Formats: sequence, C-alpha cells, structure tokens
Amino acid sequence: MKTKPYIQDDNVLAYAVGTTLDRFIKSKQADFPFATGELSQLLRDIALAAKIVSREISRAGLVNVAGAYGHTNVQGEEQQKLDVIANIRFTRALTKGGEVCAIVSEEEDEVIDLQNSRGKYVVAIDPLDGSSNIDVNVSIGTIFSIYRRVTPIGYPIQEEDVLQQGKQQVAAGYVLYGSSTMLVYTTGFGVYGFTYERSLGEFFLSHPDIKAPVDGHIYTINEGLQPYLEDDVLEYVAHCKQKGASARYIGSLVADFHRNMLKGGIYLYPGTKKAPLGKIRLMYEANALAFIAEQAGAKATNGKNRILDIVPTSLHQRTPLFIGSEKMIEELGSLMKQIK
Ligand SMILES: O=P(O)(O)OC[C@H]1O[C@](O)(COP(=O)(O)O)[C@@H](O)[C@@H]1O
Ligand SMILES: [Mg+2]
Ligand SMILES: [Mg+2]
Repeated sequence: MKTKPYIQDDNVLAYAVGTTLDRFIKSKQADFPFATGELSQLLRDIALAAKIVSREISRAGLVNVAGAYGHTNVQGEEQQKLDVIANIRFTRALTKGGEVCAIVSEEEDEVIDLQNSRGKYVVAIDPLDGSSNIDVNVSIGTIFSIYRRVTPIGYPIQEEDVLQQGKQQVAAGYVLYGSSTMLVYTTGFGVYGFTYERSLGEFFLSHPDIKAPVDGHIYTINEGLQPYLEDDVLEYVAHCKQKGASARYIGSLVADFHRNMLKGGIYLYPGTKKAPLGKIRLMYEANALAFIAEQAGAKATNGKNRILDIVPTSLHQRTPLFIGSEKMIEELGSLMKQIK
C-alpha cells in the first residue's frame, strides 16, 4: 500500500497561529544556544497567574471581589479588591516559580526581596491596570517588566538591581482582560500576542510579530485634563482634530495602548499644570509598554527623551508618556520643539 511519512516542520508549526504559548516559548528558547530556561519558566509563571486573575475578573460581579479594599497604596490611591487579589496572585506565582529575587509592585510601598538565593530576575509589575474600570466591566490589564539582577546571585538586593533603565529590560509584556484575555510580550526579538482559550486553559498564538502602523488616526487623551494642559499638547490635540483623527479613551492604559498598537494611534498622558510629571509610573507601566512599542516599530517619549533612556530614581516615580505610531510621535516632537 502506498504510504507517505508525516513530516512535521516544527519551525513552521512553532510560529503558526494556534501554537500554544508553551510550545512557542520552547521554540524561541531554542534560538538561544546558551539559554538556561529560567526566563522561559518565568514567562510561564506569569501566564499561569494571568489565567487565575482572568478567572477572578470574569466572575468579579458574581462573587464579592468588586469594590474598594479599604486601603490606600503608596500613591495615595484607594486600592480595589482586585488590585490586591491580582497583586497576591502574581507575587505568589513569581515566588513559587523560583526565578525571581525581587519584585517592584504598584501595590507595595517597598521592593519585595524574595530572599531567593538562586533567583536572577527582578520583576516590576502593575498587577491590575485600569482600576477605575474594574467595577464597570470595561477592559483592564496587567503590565510587567523583567530585568536581570546586576549584583551577584545570592547577594542582598541593591538599588542598582531594581532602579534600572528601561533599555535594560530582558522582557516585558502585558495581559489584557477584555472581551478575550490576551498576553502580549517581547524578549527583544519582536512582539507576540496570545489569546486565552479558557475551555482548554491554554494561551494560543493569535498575533505573531505585531507591527504598529507607522501612522494613525486615533488620539487618546483624557480630555478632562484640558484646562491644565500645556500649550504644546493643546496644539497637538487641536492638530489631531484638524486632521480628522478620532478620539478614543478607555481609561485603562493597557487597553488604550493595545488598540493604538494594532490600529495606529497615539496615547498621551502628559505632565500638566497640576501634575507636572503626569500620572503614569515609569517602572511598571511606561518602561514595559515603551519596550513593546519600540519592538513593534512605534515610539515612546516623555516629550524630551526616549522613555527607555530615563534613569529611574525612585520605585513609584511618574513620567509624562507619549506613546504610539512613529509618525505621530515625530509630529508631536517637532511641534513641541517649535512651541518651546
Ligand atoms: O483617570 P485618568 O486620569 O484618565 O487616568 C487613567 C489612567 O490611569 C490608570 O488607570 C493608572 O493605572 P492603575 O489603574 O494601574 O493605577 C491607567 O490605566 C489609565 O490610563
Ligand atoms: Mg496602571
Ligand atoms: Mg494598577
């Protein structure tokens, strides 16, 4: 009987839509002969916590996890119960995974030193992004940055291990809890998006090698800031309106960023007369999204410098953030120079 052998081309399969996250991580690790698998394991730990948090969020209205927790965090913001739950879930997964020596979290005043003598990674995380949208069933997210520690493994954690520039990130990503749950990340070799298939409990590659459109027709800014905006930003927003661009604002950084990355657009959270450094945090919001943006061919600045070049001085420092399609960021940049 005529037969033929089944030839499975792992390389093709590895990047084919529908590849599981685990298979993808394995195939990517094979690209690096000296890879030890620790970063791969860390990414898996984050994916596991994302699945658990996604479940908590999807049933938030049913069980008593909606509403305020009754504490304020170091930023003076009222913590939502899901902020705390997400913080616990990610911290636990990162601790149990064993690859991490320290965690910087939006919900923790100080660095969490995991006293892990073999952990070589530092993670900065916004466990739940878009807290104001939690109770109203609007998309929210998680944002994470991964760095390699600077001091030798096993040493007490030093400031230099934690306060690293964004360009030192070895990986960064976000989870979007929206109509579907997605995990999007980069290790510096392109940006890949995975969609969570809840019934199978698996993330599947759905957005290989994401590239942001060079230009866009969406601008994203909280118009409520208008009375406090500086002239250059006011001028740029007017310019967008003149160009017929559409205003879109969800109020969850991850969701606004994700939309603009796929469709083309610019997100602006500038410094204002009231808050000269704006609202967005450098260590666990701006740096991660800036790394992803640049890997997708987009740009991220604070109006003067590339976000990834900013030298951090404190864990919870804020930065003006302008992030999005290359041409739109350049247009903003040249307008800012003209006006200054
Ligand atoms: O309510 P505002 O001032 O528009 O701010 C919205 C921004 O604040 C944030 O909610 C801040 O993040 P957290 O929810 O993690 O604190 C961003 O997600 C969002 O883009
Ligand atoms: Mg946030
Ligand atoms: Mg948050």
